[in-house]
Amino acid sequence: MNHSALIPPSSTHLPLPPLHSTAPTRNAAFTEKFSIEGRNLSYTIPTGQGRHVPILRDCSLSIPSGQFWMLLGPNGCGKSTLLKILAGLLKPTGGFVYVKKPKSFVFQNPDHQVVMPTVEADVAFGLGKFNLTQDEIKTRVATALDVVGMLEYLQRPVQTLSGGQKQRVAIAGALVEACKVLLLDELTTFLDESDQIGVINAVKNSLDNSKDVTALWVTHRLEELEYADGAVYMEDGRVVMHGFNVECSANLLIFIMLWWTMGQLDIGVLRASPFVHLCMFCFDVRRN
Ligand SMILES: Nc1ncnc2c1ncn2[C@@H]1O[C@H](COP(=O)(O)OP(=O)(O)OP(=O)(O)O)[C@@H](O)[C@H]1O
Repeated sequence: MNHSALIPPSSTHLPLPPLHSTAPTRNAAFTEKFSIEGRNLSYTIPTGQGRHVPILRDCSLSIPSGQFWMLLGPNGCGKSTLLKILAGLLKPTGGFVYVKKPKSFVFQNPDHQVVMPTVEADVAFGLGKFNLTQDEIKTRVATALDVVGMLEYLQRPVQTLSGGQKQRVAIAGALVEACKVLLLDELTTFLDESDQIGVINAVKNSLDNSKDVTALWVTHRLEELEYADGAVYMEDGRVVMHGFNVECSANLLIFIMLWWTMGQLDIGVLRASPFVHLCMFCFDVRRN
């Protein structure tokens, strides 16, 4: 699919000026080429008997600045855990992480994030900590809502919005603070198709509006891969595939052939589920 077809022609906005210092911190050991980097990340959970259960094992990923990437994999493989580590909500037990700031985590359930009575009040909520005039706040809120296609809902009570509209308001709440990295956790899992497309458009438009915004999108929906610039595929707490569309297709084909050959040699091991996952992933990537 042609991504530009998703963006309404009227969607040309001036990028919102930064509110935070974007100077690199001492943790910024990586290049500006990547807005999100993880190196050999591990995460374990203590069990009570002095033992630790591994949730993430040696995960590495690099997401180039200004791109829209997806994080895919079967249920329970560790996607949300990895995203929370990148967001700073969890501390890794090993490895290094760098994510450009300001960064924002958008939850699967927008009711955890969209809490003010009206759309305008909700998007403006985070601006309270900055020394801005009322006019500056109004302009920023209107611009952020326009980017996600929600400007006409400015005065709407939030409880009257659909799930997808609330997600878009949550994304506007991130953009209004000139956020540089969007970490999006399964936003479309419970949405119908029209809301799903609305949220994807909102993210795509956010990236097109400011070449400086990078997004990592966790999803179960393989059909959403067609909107992505690249993808990270996880299984069993590990990153098993990582790359741009073209790289992914070639690497995945080799990986699947090896996996299939191993399955033929080792009759006792059931490999059907991951095999099907990878085939679908490969098929979707190759369609680009
Ligand atoms: N606090 C915790 N205590 C025990 N186990 C946990 C904890 N947090 C996560 N896990 C386990 O870690 C694994 C990875 O969980 P995570 O939510 O990251 O997976 P996921 O890929 O996002 O899954 P899904 O796609 O179903 O949302 C799962 O097996 C989960 O049960």
